[in-house]
Amino acid sequence: MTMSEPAEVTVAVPPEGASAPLPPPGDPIIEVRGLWSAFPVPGGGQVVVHKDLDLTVYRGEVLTLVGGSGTGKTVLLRQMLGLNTPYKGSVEVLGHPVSELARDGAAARVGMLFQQGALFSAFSVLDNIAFPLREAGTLPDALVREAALLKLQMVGLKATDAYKMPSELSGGMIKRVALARALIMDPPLLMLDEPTAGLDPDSSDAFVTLLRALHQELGLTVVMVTHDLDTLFELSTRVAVLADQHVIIAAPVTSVLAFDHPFIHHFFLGERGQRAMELLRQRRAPAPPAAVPAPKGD
Ligand SMILES: Nc1ncnc2c1ncn2[C@@H]1O[C@H](COP(=O)(O)OP(=O)(O)OP(=O)(O)O)[C@@H](O)[C@H]1O
Repeated sequence: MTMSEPAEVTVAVPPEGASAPLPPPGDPIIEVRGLWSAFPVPGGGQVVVHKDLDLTVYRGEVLTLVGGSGTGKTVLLRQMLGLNTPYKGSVEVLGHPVSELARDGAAARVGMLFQQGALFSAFSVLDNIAFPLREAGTLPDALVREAALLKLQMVGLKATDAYKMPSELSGGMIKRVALARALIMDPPLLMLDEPTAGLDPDSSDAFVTLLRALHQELGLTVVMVTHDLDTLFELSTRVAVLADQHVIIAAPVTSVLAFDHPFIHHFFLGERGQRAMELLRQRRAPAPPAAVPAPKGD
C-alpha cells in the first residue's frame, strides 16, 4: 500500500444495480478485461503498472491478490472500486461498468477495508460504524444506531465498546470497528487491503477467524491483498498472482504453488512459505486418535 486512504469506503451502485439480483454463487461478479493502468511521472512520460490485465472474481470466493512490492495490487483494488480510471480496458462490477459504481445509488455496494487510515478520532465506535448509513440518509437515527449496534456485535465487540473513542481501542479492535463500518450497508462484496497488517499474532489469528466466519455466514465475495502467508492460506479459495504487469495465474493455491515463476518460488517456497504451509498442515490434520490403553494382562 503506497497511498494513504480512509479506513474504509462504501461505494453505492446506481438504482438499477440495486434492484438487480446478485448473480448465482460461482458466477462472475467482477470482470476485468484488457486493463491498463498508467500514471504520469514528473518530467514527462508515464509509468505503466498494468498492461492487458484480465481477472474474473466469482461470487462467493475469497480471492487473494499477491505480487511483489509495487506490482499494482492496491491499484487493482482501486480499479475494482472505480477509484482509479483505466488507461485502457474495462472493469465491470455486478454487471455494471465500475464508473457507475461511484455514483450515489442504492443497496448493492462494495465494502472496503483499507490497510492504512484511521477511524474518525472524534467519533465514538458506534458513530464510526454508523457513519456510511447515516450519510446515506435513508433511515431514522434510531434505526441507524440499532443497525450499528448489530454490526458491532457481529464483529465480536461488546455493547460496552460502543461509546469508547478510537484512542481507547487496541489495534485488533480498530480493525473490527473498521470492518463493521465496511459492512454496515450489507455489501455483497468486501475488499480487504492487508487486513492483518500491524496486528500481533493472536489478534491476527482472531481477525482471520472472524473474516472466515463472516465470509461463510454472510455469503460474501471477498477480494483481499495480503503479504501474510498465514492469512492467505487460512482464507483464500483462489490466489491471483500479479507479475510482469498482469495476472500470471489465478487458481487454487495448490495450482499456484506448481506454477513456475520466480516470484512464486520466492514468495511461497522460501523458508517463510514453508513455515506457513507446515503450520496450516498441522492445523488441518485430523486430531490423532485418543491413545488406547494397552489391554491388561497381555
Ligand atoms: N496516484 C498515483 N500516482 C502515481 N503513481 C502511482 C499512483 N498510485 C500508484 N502508483 C504507482 O503504482 C505502482 C503500484 O502501486 P501499488 O500501491 O498498487 O503497489 P502494491 O502492489 O500495492 O505495492 P505494495 O505491496 O508495496 O503495497 C507503484 O509504483 C506506485 O508508485
